[in-house]
Amino acid sequence: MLQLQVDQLTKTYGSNLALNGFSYTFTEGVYGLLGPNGAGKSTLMNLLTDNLLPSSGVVRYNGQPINKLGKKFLKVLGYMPQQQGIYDTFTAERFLYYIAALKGLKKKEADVQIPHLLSLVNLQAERYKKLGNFSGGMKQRILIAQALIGDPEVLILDEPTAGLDPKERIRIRNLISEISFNKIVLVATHVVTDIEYIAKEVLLLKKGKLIDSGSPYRLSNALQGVVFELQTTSDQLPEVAQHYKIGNIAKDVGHITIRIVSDEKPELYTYNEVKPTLEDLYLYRFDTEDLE
Ligand SMILES: Nc1ncnc2c1ncn2[C@@H]1O[C@H](COP(=O)(O)OP(=O)(O)OP(=O)(O)O)[C@@H](O)[C@H]1O
Repeated sequence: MLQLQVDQLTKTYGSNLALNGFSYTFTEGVYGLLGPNGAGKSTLMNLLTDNLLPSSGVVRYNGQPINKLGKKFLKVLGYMPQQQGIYDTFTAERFLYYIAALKGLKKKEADVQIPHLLSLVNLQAERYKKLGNFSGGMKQRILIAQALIGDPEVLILDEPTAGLDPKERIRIRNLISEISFNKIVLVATHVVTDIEYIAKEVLLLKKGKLIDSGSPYRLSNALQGVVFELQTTSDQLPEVAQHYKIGNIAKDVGHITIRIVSDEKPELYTYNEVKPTLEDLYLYRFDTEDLE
């Protein structure tokens, strides 16, 4: 069994604790790393991919510290960074050959893997197109393909659905699920639906600290009794917003339904208790100013 063990990992920037004593053990499967902007997701990913040095703590892969494993660890690692510095003048195929060379693959190995990866991410017809002419979704897919070169055991994906429309999001989500067999896959996101259905475990990061973790089912179930739907009118919305953390608002003729999370029952309104979701948990655990 593969094992990535993170032990008391800490990173400070001056007095800013970007990551604060993070510990977790990852095995095969998809993990969702969830937190608002600035929570420390990218910092954790950069530490795991050896792009940053920790202030303290250690990461072990199958029992060996990754800084001792050095290149051996980088060989089993696939990393999809946030979209930036993509090579606009490269064609899709050339980009993959370039990354394969950087990863130290022999040309023959690349010749076998690249057509397979292009077809996996459904870009074979676009292989001679320049990345500069790619749509957001196509760019994300080519970035996933490059992360998969060399068949990595550990795959780290930073905001894989950033800037995509709902259809593309679903496509990327299914793709992640498809490729996760026999791998440790970490997906950082602030979009709950990206990982709700595909993650075996979800980790909640807040201000550099791991504040909760578990299966989506366990995490959302723990919220039983604090999620409600209120039947009210638009005029009462400001008042409700003052007292409660609001999720969905559904407007109908003459009334609205407001989904709230609250430790106390909203006795002043007509309400139903409803089944919690991971989205509710996100709302519950993060402050309103953390949310976009
Ligand atoms: N190079 C840096 N120098 C100083 N502070 C930094 C640096 N990189 C990150 N930080 C700070 O560390 C904290 C964590 O940032 P990080 O980028 O890891 O969060 P994040 O969860 O990935 O957010 P985002 O979703 O915006 O990428 C933030 O307070 C950020 O301002």
